[in-house]
Amino acid sequence: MEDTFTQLDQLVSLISSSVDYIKREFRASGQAIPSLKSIDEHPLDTGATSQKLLEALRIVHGASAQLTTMIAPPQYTLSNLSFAHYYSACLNVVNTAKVADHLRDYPEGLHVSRLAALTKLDGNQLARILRMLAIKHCFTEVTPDVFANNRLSIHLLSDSPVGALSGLLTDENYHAGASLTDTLLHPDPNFGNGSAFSRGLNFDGGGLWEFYQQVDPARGKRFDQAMVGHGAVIKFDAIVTGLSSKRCSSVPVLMFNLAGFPWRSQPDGTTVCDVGGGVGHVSMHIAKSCPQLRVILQDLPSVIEQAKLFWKEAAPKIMNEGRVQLLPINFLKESPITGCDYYFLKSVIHDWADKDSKVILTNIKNAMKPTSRLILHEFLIQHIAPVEGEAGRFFTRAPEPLLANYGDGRAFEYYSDICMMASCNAKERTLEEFVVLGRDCGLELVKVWECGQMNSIEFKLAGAS
Ligand SMILES: C[S@@+](CC[C@H](N)C(=O)[O-])C[C@H]1O[C@@H](n2cnc3c(N)ncnc32)[C@H](O)[C@@H]1O
Repeated sequence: MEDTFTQLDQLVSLISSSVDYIKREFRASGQAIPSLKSIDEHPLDTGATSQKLLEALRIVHGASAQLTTMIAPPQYTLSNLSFAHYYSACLNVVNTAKVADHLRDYPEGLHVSRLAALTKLDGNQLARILRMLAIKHCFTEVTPDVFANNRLSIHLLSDSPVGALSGLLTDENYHAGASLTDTLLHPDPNFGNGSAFSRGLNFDGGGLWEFYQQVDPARGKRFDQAMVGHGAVIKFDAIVTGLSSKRCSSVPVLMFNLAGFPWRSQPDGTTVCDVGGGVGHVSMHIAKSCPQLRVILQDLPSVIEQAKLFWKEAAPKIMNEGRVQLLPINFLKESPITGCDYYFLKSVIHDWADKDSKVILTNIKNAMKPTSRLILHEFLIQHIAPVEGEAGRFFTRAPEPLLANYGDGRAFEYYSDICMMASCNAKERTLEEFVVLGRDCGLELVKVWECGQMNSIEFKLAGAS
């Protein structure tokens, strides 16, 4: 009995000390913690998050969830967990009906009857959907039946990349998730690409990428925007800014470095090929931050067409200087441009099962020169149970009594893992899985660079110096 009382106190104390730290960071930013009713952006929303602030946020998330689960009756917690898909369902309704857009010009709120007329939804049903979301602080009910945008819902505007990400997750991915049980229990590898996505979308012509190209280019365009939103969620700033970290590892060969990848200190003329780079928002950020680099963006032809418009509008100077090349590729069938100094793949390998990943990585390996490096920018999945010994030294273990991987504090990575399972028959991987994948393709791990929530995993050709 004593033990669990102590655990509860430890969780409260972890929350308290982490919140103190978070308050100090907000004070240092010169602005207060925003009210949940606010629709204004706070500097800490977009600026790079220090590794220490990230750790404090993970602790507060993880400890709060663990604490409420400890003290609430399990049947209540489990039922709420089982209901959770209705948040996705409600978000899908408000995204599709563009509710946030309709509220844009009414900061003081709009009565649901007027909102219903604008969205062509039933007022009573819409009010209930908005109330459901408002208990999670997405939208606010200002006075009874009068709703307004707030800190979360403002990101659901239809021109917001994070809104596009929400659209993707609550639409295509939601349908894929609903078909996961059938797909796992009664697999049919001959329908589509055998994924829950093919089954959920009733698409027999392949997987996600074929669906966007053959059936629904509009959703494909939203996917490209959603990837920009994903960059905002994981703050891809961390890829180039370099975050300070308290992490320290004594592992001899596989060293963790203490900063983001050092793109800034690469020599003049260094070439970076962003393979499967989408419209190129990450490589554009790298190119803007590091004027000495030359960027080659490669993706499917239809995506490269989008990329041309994006770069022309957002980075005309880099286009005019000829510092970027936008080239189509099918990385399952061909190698990227040969002899680049770096091949950079963010959130690409997680879309593919091991068999296809090996085809992609081998195609890249065949393009590499002896001094080339491959950077896989991905999440690294950790076991929930503490990992002892050598392998365990790669990860920061959360303070007890938290789950060793921070539990809910790192939920995004585990959502993403199941999302990859459902939508692409694929997965987020552990470091060991990446090492084996690389080894099978003639690639050798050099280092793992910690870059906020994600990691840059650096490989070289096996045996190269
Ligand atoms: C998850 S997105 C990642 C995009 C970008 N790297 C990012 O992190 O924002 C995967 C990318 O792989 C591209 N892709 C999928 N299949 C491809 C193929 N066969 N050849 C080239 N690119 C492909 C998609 O078009 C998409 O842009």
